[in-house]
Amino acid sequence: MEGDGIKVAKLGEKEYKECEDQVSHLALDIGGSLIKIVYFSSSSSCSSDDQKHGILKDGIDTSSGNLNYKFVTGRLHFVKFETSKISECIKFISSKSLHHYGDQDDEDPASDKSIIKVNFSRLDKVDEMSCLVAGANFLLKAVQREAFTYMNGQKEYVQIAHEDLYPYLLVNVGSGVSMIKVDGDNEFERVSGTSVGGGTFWGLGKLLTKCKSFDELLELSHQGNNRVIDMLVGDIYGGTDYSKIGLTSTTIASSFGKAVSENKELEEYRAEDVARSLLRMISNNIGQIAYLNALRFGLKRIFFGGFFIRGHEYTMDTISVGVHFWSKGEAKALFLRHEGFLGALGAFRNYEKNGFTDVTHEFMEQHSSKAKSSFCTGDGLQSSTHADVKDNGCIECRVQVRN
Ligand SMILES: Nc1ncnc2c1ncn2[C@@H]1O[C@H](COP(=O)(O)OP(=O)(O)O)[C@@H](O)[C@H]1O
Ligand SMILES: CC(C)(COP(=O)(O)O)[C@@H](O)C(=O)NCCC(=O)O
Repeated sequence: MEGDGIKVAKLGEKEYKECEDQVSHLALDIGGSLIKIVYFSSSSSCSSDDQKHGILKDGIDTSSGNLNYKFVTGRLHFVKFETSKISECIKFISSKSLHHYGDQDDEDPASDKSIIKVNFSRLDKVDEMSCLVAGANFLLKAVQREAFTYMNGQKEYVQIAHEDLYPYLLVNVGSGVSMIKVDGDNEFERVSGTSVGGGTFWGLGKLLTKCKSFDELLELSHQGNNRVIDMLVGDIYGGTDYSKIGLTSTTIASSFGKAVSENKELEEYRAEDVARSLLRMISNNIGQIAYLNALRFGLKRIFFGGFFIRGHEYTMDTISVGVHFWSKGEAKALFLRHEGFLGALGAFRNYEKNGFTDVTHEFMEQHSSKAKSSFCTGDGLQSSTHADVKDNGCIECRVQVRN
């Protein structure tokens, strides 16, 4: 597990142990850059609220009244790995016994290879776009304080009524970018995309700055100044605005444009400034294409997902300002706390279709009406208000499972 992930696993060990003993459902999203895992583990403990109401016995809620189903309390875990480090991911799956869920036969624990092989041959493949949409719809309906706007340093959570959710544009910024018009549950159309996405930022950034990790590149961009390399409107018009066509002097006229005339070598630019210009160029471009597609279909809300966003303030700010500027304030850019896990969550929900379990219904009610969601991170269990689920974490929930 990379970066903070290790911290989460170690610091949260006590929490994890409690709920990891019974992993029952697992979904994997193997992307071009990252592997995302969502899994459910039932816990034998129960929240004080549930104890008060006396409805839980050994983590099983017997109050549903339907003998075919039981409610199981537990946690939905979110974990990610770099795709190039798939062996770490396999080790993690093995170490947590995630691969044993639903097993009928005993497998030889000494042979990781055969376990994984057996497992992968049992994997159900599900369509990526429908998983992205299912994951986004699920989060937007089920999890409180999931969507938020971010502009000029201000983060504001937005709660959207179920009946007011559709239509919207979902922009998933992974290695590449997919733009999907969502009209309802499983009603969607991929309307556009661009190959200039997260992979482009990380790939070009790696070549230009010699950064060794995505986080390092992001951190570097934080300290940079894009005006050193970008050609601004003011650079062209003697420091003044071009107000006749609505351009201020500080608007970027040409990303990386200054490098043309300055005759400097790459080494003469600060890596921080290069990273900043690159992030700005890609975020602006995505924001602009997203807005044009929203305009095409008259959509007012644009949700941005994918791990490129990474909850990074400057990225979100750039996208938001772009959408606001181009739409003259008509359209809104919204971000998701579980941005990178849409596909994996959607795949997880696919269990329903196979008749194994109904994860959604009770989970949704729990989150939306009782507002009992809580997130565990490296710091242990936290209230959902303060938790940041950028990397790995988990949500407490109840699922309805067939007996
Ligand atoms: N630790 C990381 N390693 C690599 N890329 C990362 C990392 N964190 C964020 N990213 C960004 O996220 C992108 C991948 O996003 P993701 O939604 O997982 O897409 P994919 O499904 O294509 O892997 C990368 O191209 C990169 O821009
Ligand atoms: C091919 C993909 C759907 C794969 O998804 P990803 O792993 O990038 O999240 C995506 O990279 C994409 O939509 N690329 C843009 C292709 C295009 O429309 O030009």
